[in-house]
Amino acid sequence: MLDVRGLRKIYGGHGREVEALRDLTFTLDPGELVCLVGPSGCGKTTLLKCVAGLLAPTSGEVLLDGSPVTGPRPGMAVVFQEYSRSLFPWMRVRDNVELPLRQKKSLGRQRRHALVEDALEAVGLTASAGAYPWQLSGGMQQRVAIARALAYEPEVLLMDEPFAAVDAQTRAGLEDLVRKLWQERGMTILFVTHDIDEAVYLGQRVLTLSASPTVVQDELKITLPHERDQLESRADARFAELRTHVYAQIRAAGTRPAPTA
Ligand SMILES: Nc1ncnc2c1ncn2[C@@H]1O[C@H](COP(=O)(O)OP(=O)(O)OP(=O)(O)O)[C@@H](O)[C@H]1O
Repeated sequence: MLDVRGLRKIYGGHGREVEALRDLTFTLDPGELVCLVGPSGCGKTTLLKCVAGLLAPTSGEVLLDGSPVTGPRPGMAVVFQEYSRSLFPWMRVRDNVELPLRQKKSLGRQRRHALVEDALEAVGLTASAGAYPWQLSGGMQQRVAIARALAYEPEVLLMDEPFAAVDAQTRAGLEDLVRKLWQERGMTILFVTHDIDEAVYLGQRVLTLSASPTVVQDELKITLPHERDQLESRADARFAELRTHVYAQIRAAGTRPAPTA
C-alpha cells in the first residue's frame, strides 16, 4: 500500500545544511496500523510531510499503491499535532470538516453532508457540529481534526503526534478512538509519536527511528492481543517487554557515531 524507499532529506539554505533523514526504507501493507517512534528532532515530521507529498525528498521515493507520490493525493489524509492551527477559527465545526471535501468535485452537496455527519458521529461530536473550534476543549478540537480526515475517506491516514498536546486521560480516549475507527474502517494508518508506550499500545508494528540523521533502527511486531484495553494491555507482562525493547533501541540509536556527511 505504502512503500518508502531510500528516503533522504537534506534541508539547505542560509549557509546551513541539515540532513534530517539519511536513508529510510519501510512498507505498510493495506489495513495495517504502524507506529513510528523516535527521539525529538529525528525527522518524524519531515518524514510524514514527504510521505504526504507536502515536501519533496532530496532522494528516494514514496509509492502509494505502486505510483510515486509527488504531491498531495486524494487517497491520503493527515492529522497534525497542532489542532489549534489546523482548524479555521471562523468556521463552525461542520464547515471545518466539510472544507476538504469541496476539493472532491465529484461529490454532490448531499453526499458531502452525509460524510460530515457520519464522521462527526464516529468521533462523538454530533452535538458540537454548530460550535466554533475555540468553544471546544483541546481533545474535542483534535477529534474535529480526526473527523475531517475521516470524512475525506482516505485509504491511508497519516498522524503526526496528534495527541501530544492533550492531557493523559483525553489521550487514552483518543488512542482508543483511533483503534476503533481503524478496525471499523479498515484504513492503513501510519502513526508518528515520540511516546514509546503509545506506540506499543496502538500499533501492530513499531518502527523505531534513530537520532538524526535518521535511519530505521528497528522493527518490532507487537504481539499483544488484538483487542486492547488501556488497563489490561498496559499491565500485560508482554507490554513491559515490548516497551523495554523499543526503549533500548532508542537508547542504542542515540549513541551512534556522528555522521560525516
Ligand atoms: N524547514 C526546515 N529548514 C531547515 N531545517 C529543518 C526544517 N524543518 C526541520 N528541520 C530540521 O530537521 C530536523 C528534523 O526535524 P523534524 O521537525 O522533522 O523532527 P521531529 O522528529 O518531528 O521533531 P519533534 O519530535 O521535536 O517534533 C531537525 O534538525 C530540524 O531542525
